Amino acid sequence: MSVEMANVVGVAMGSISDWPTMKLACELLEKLGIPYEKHVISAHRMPDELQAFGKSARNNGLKVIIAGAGGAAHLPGMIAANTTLPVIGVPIKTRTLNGVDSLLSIVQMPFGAPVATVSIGESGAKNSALLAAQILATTDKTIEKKLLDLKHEQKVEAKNSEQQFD
Ligand SMILES: Nc1c(C(=O)O)ncn1[C@@H]1O[C@H](COP(=O)(O)O)[C@@H](O)[C@H]1O
Repeated sequence: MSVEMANVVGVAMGSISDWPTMKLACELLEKLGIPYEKHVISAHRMPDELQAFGKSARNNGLKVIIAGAGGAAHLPGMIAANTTLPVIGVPIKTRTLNGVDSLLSIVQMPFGAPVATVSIGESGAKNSALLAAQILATTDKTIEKKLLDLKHEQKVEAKNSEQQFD
């Protein structure tokens, strides 16, 4: 009989149009064996649902929240305003301003509601999963082992890349 593990990471995004980026965070969480749940929630379009999500997140067993949004990206900050869980913000790359708009609106939080902000776009999304894993690994040896394995994998790949020199 397999025992289902409870979701410990909540991945929120402002729109389904953010999914191609946020999917990379989810794939990495899967690779690290971290149970997560994903939601489309918008501070602008679904303010009541957003508040309910933030307020219930801890009681629902989540330990870290990853929130990706683009443009006037209020979602990560508004989740942070409604929870004491760590919130990692992913600035989605935008067509008009290349995601600088997303980055600045996520990173410039006032004192009291911090959002740990990663870089714009795909690398940022992947790093958000790593950062969530690292937070969980402070009290979880299994995740720590998976992170060490991943670092080793990256080192081997980087070393082998030397063979691509002419
Ligand atoms: N930044 C936010 C929020 C929010 O912060 O609450 N809600 C949606 N959005 C963003 O709007 C962009 C365009 O969304 P649509 O593609 O649905 O028009 C997305 O990148 C989304 O994250």
